[in-house]
Amino acid sequence: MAAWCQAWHGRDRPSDSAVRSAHVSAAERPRTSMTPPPGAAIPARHPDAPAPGETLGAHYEQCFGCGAGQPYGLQLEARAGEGVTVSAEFTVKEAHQGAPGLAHGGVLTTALDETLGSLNWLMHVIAVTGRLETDFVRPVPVGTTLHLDARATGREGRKIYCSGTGRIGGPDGEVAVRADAVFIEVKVEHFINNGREEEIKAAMADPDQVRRARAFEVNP
Ligand SMILES: CCCCCCCC(=O)SCCNC(=O)CCNC(=O)[C@H](O)C(C)(C)COP(=O)(O)OP(=O)(O)OC[C@H]1O[C@@H](n2cnc3c(N)ncnc32)[C@H](O)[C@@H]1OP(=O)(O)O
Repeated sequence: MAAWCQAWHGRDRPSDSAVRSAHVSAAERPRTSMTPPPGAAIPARHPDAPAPGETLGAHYEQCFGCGAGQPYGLQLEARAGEGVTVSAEFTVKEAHQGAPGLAHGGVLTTALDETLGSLNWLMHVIAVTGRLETDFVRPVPVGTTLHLDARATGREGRKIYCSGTGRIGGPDGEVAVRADAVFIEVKVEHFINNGREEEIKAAMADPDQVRRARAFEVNP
């Protein structure tokens, strides 16, 4: 049985009070800077990472960012670049509007979050978004394809620093959005202990070992 499967069977769900006290101490802490500190490690591509140009595919069918099982989702398509970089495309649909005819800012942030999160796959690290800061530079009309690029800029302890941009009018077009993020490395127990039982069981019941592992962002 794979380690992440054993973790599910022997899981120990945090009590509500444990979750509450963790939130209080985290809220009291100064916010993490978006810039890698001096001495941060240069992010390294894992030897088994997908080759540059290779599409990454959806990591989970029901993911709002990349899954085909979400009709109103972004269905973003990402591919590996050189080093720890990723590029992606997302076309803004009617369901993604905020103001009439324009993409909702939260949807654009989701596109950046998904693209930046894909970098972790190239390093073979399981991580979740800790902090994500978006600049909205230009409005993005419905029907526009957003061309996204992301790169990991540093690692320190469990923190992974990364930055990304979304351009309109082509891969070299104007920057419409940009973001910096800090992802935090976690164990697979993060999903098992905090996720809803229904979806975890369904994902684990998938007969495809690679899909099962990728749903939890664990490299098989
Ligand atoms: C292909 C895949 C694409 C996926 C794209 C989508 C990704 C997502 O949207 S993930 C979902 C959104 N994110 C979440 O739900 C995360 C919710 N937050 C949590 O679960 C926890 O706060 C978690 C796991 C991030 C950190 O908790 P915990 O493990 O207790 O961390 P903790 O030990 O306190 O801190 C570890 C380090 O991280 C830093 N850190 C912790 N939380 C944060 C945060 N929110 N922001 C920045 N830094 C943080 C701490 O400062 C500490 O740094 P240092 O080592 O320098 O002291």
